[in-house]
Amino acid sequence: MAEAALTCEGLSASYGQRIVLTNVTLSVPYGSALALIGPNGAGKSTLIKAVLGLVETGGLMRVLGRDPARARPEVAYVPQADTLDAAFPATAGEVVLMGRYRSIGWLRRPRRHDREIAASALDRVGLATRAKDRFGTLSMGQRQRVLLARAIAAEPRLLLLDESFNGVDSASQETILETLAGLRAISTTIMLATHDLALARRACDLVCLLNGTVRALGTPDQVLQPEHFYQAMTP
Ligand SMILES: Nc1ncnc2c1ncn2[C@@H]1O[C@H](COP(=O)(O)OP(=O)(O)OP(=O)(O)O)[C@@H](O)[C@H]1O
Repeated sequence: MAEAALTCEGLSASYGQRIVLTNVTLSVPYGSALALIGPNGAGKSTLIKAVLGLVETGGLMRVLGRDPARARPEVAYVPQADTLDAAFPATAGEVVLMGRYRSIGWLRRPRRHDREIAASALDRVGLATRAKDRFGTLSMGQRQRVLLARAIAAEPRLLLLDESFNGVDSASQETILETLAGLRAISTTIMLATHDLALARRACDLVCLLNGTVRALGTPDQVLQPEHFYQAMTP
């Protein structure tokens, strides 16, 4: 059987002395979408950071069949739009083009091919006409779509999203959901952290209830049951 896109076995993650995740064991098959659900402080963002190689970890983690650091060029991350400075001096098109820098190299100029990929990514999130608008002048939902387009422009095999539906209007939410479905159709694997159970159900075929460790893992129908849910929410 082919190795999964993401495998954790007995994974722990910590910030210095502070251990946040222990004994996390899970597997996300290629082309699946996994929702990470759990209370505030459960370690959802930390697990995402672990996949990006940004926190200290113990145990085993394989990303796209490799160590997280070696898989990094094929992993893209969508941050929460409201954590970014709205005064960021770049247009929507320029932000999306940043998604190409890993393949362009920071010191080289983007080629026509890169500009075409960036333009197509912006089009996929329904913002082709807003390429020249300053990022900070867009609505929160539009900014979130631009950040998703930036990640798509990197042509990732694994896409990570941290609370990308927060503060997002319903039209943008629909666009994000449709874009994620389109990415899955081309076998992109997705892992997203969310507090929104209905969106998790729509966007994902797997759900992980996380609270310091994995409390439940399975399909949305299996996991989003009151008994699992209350158990996961209590310390
Ligand atoms: N840089 C850091 N240094 C020390 N502790 C941290 C750091 N980042 C997060 N933590 C702690 O790790 C724990 C898990 O945080 P994390 O952000 O992963 O949770 P989360 O499930 O994403 O929460 P939320 O839903 O509130 O975003 C929290 O107790 C948090 O205070």
